[in-house]
Order: sequence, then C-alpha cells, then structure tokens
Amino acid sequence: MILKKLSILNYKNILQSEVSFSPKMNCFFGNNGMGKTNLLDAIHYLSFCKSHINTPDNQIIRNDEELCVIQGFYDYEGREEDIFCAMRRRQRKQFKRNKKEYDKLSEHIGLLPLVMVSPADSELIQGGSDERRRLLDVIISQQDKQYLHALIQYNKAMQQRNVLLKNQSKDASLYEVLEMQMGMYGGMIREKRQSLVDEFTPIFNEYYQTICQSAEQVGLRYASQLEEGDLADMLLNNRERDRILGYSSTGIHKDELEMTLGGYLIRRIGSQGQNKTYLIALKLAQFVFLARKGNTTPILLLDDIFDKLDAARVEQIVKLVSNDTFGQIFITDTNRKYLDEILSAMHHDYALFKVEQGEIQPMEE
Ligand SMILES: Nc1ncnc2c1ncn2[C@@H]1O[C@H](COP(=O)(O)OP(=O)(O)OP(=O)(O)O)[C@@H](O)[C@H]1O
Repeated sequence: MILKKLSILNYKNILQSEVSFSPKMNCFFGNNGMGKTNLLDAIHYLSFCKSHINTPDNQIIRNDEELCVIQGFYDYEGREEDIFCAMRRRQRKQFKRNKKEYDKLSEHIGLLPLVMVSPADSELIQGGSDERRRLLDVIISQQDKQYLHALIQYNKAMQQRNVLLKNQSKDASLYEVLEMQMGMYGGMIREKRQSLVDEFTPIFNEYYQTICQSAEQVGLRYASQLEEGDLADMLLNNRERDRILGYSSTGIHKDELEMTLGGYLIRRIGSQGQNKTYLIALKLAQFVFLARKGNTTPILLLDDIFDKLDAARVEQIVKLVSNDTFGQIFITDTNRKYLDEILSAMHHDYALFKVEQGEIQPMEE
C-alpha cells in the first residue's frame, strides 16, 4: 500500500500542505519543533482515527482555528482509496472512505496497516501495563476484526459492571449477564494475545540480534489473571470485594506483558541505547508480523530513531530499512547525516523534504 498524496489543513502546527510522496523512501529533516512529528502523526491519524500519542482532537486542531482536515490518497494494491477526516471544534469528527462516511470508526481500523516508531515508545518500557496492553491491541486489531469487536464488547460490559459496583447495586441478575459477557470476550482476548506473543517473539529476537550483532536474547511474557481460572467465576467470587473498591479488579484489563533482555526486566536493567534498540526491534517485528498476516504491506513511520544509538547499530538499522522487506517509509531526523546515509544505501526511488515552521517543502538534493 502506498500513500501517494496527503493534504493537510490546520493539523497542529501544519497550516496548509499538499505533498506527493515517493512510493519507497520519504525523508523529512528540520530543526526541533518544526512539525516533522506532526506530519507523521497526521498519516497515523488516517490509519487509526487518532493521534499516535492520543492527543485529544481539540488539541490537534491548530490553535485559534476552527477546522482541521486531513486527506490521504492511497494506492491499495492497484485500487484507489481516498480517506478524509474533518475535525471541527465542539462537533463530532467526520471520517470518510471514498466519500462515504463511516458509521463506526472501528470499521476503518486495519484497512490501512501502519507501524510507527517514535520517541514516545519509551513509555512501552517505562510506563504502566496499559501501554503494553495497547501495543498488543494495536497489533492484533489491525489484522483481526473479531478481536477488536471482542475488545469493544468487553470494555462496554466492564464499564457497565463498574457503574453497578459504584452504585452499590446488589442486583445479581444484572451482574451475571455482564460477568458472563466479560468472561466470554475476555477468554477470546486472552487466547489471541497469547498466540500473538508466541508467534511474535522469535521475529522480535531476530531483529534485535541483527541490530546488535549479538546473541543476546529478548523476551516477552504474557501474564494474565485468567491463567488462574474462569473469568466469570472469578468475577462472581470477587463481587463483594469489587463493590468495596468500586471497580472490577479482575480481568484481561489487568494483563501484563513482561519485556525482558537477557532474562531480566528491561525496565530495570536497560541502558538508553538498549531500550531504544529494543523498541525499534519490537516495532520492526510488528511490521513484519502485520505484513505476513495482512493483504498489503504496511506503511512504516520512523520518527527520530537514531538518537542515543551507536554507529554500529545505526548502520544495521539503515541496512534493514533499506532492504525490500519494507514498503513505503516516512523517516524524520533533525539533520541530513543519517538520512543521506540511508539514501546512499538505497537503490530505490526516494524523496527528500525540508520541514520548517509547519511547512513541508520538497528538496531537489
Ligand atoms: N494545536 C496546535 N496548534 C499549533 N501548534 C501546535 C499544536 N500542537 C502542537 N503544536 C506545535 O507543534 C510543534 C511540535 O512539532 P513537532 O513535534 O512535529 O516537531 P518536530 O519537528 O518533530 O521536532 P523534534 O525534532 O523536536 O521532534 C510545537 O512547536 C508545538 O507547539
């Protein structure tokens, strides 16, 4: 899949831009705060109907403006796809595929597979378990509609149960229906998360070892309370305690994904460069996983990935992303050094852009 053209109006600091892209490598350079990340974020938005750092829509619309529009024209394996999004302050956003508005945004997720590597990924290691569950959800729901449906239904049932708990309800029949739903959808979600981790970990190891040129092992261990028994039974047993707490204390919303390096939690032992390498390998593995499972090659967004890495690791990453496994790539950096290295290692088409004060200008050379 190729993003051929992007039109932007008032997306964060990007005022108005219409840019045509190379089908392979697109490099953006510019100083700090100029709008490089915002540009990648707009591309992310068109795939996921949201910003990659979950910026609320009212903060996405350029300050002092009322309307923000993003429109992408894609070549999807020979078929044209026109994706349009308009956000107005205090109004529901419009999201359209080929001029037809979606009833539900969840219908769109997975159509345009995309992987973004960004400095914000450090939260996957340092942040709470919700960050790591979100990673699992993003990977699986891009290639499995049933999973996304199960997740939405599970969360709905859990929220309704939480309302009952907060209201100190004792209506057993209401609890039973919701706990049965949480049990059914939770069980499905757990199975899919576990099989993702099993299938994904060897690919992840391969990328980590290639980038580091070492045999050091990375690991992912999925831990769920559902290992201890049936969720509906546990919810019933914990109902009284949950009523005191005012929320559901058991379920797949408490799952953890332990990330290890050489058998130790990376959160405890990883240096900045090791963390960064870990996250890049994780995301490249995510890319390969999605490409294998899906009908089209995902788009890869690489935002400021070289900071904190030694020259040998940079060289390996440059080699990796220049090969044919990866389709269309969008990459940013504050200077041209690494971008030029990538371009000289490439034997493909490319385009170079300068980003300045929210304006994106193609560069000749
Ligand atoms: N809603 C908004 N309206 C106007 N400007 C905004 C809005 N949201 C963010 N910005 C501005 O966008 C700029 C950040 O742009 P961005 O993160 O894309 O920079 P960058 O080029 O990636 O920089 P770096 O190299 O430091 O990562 C900041 O100056 C910020 O104030």
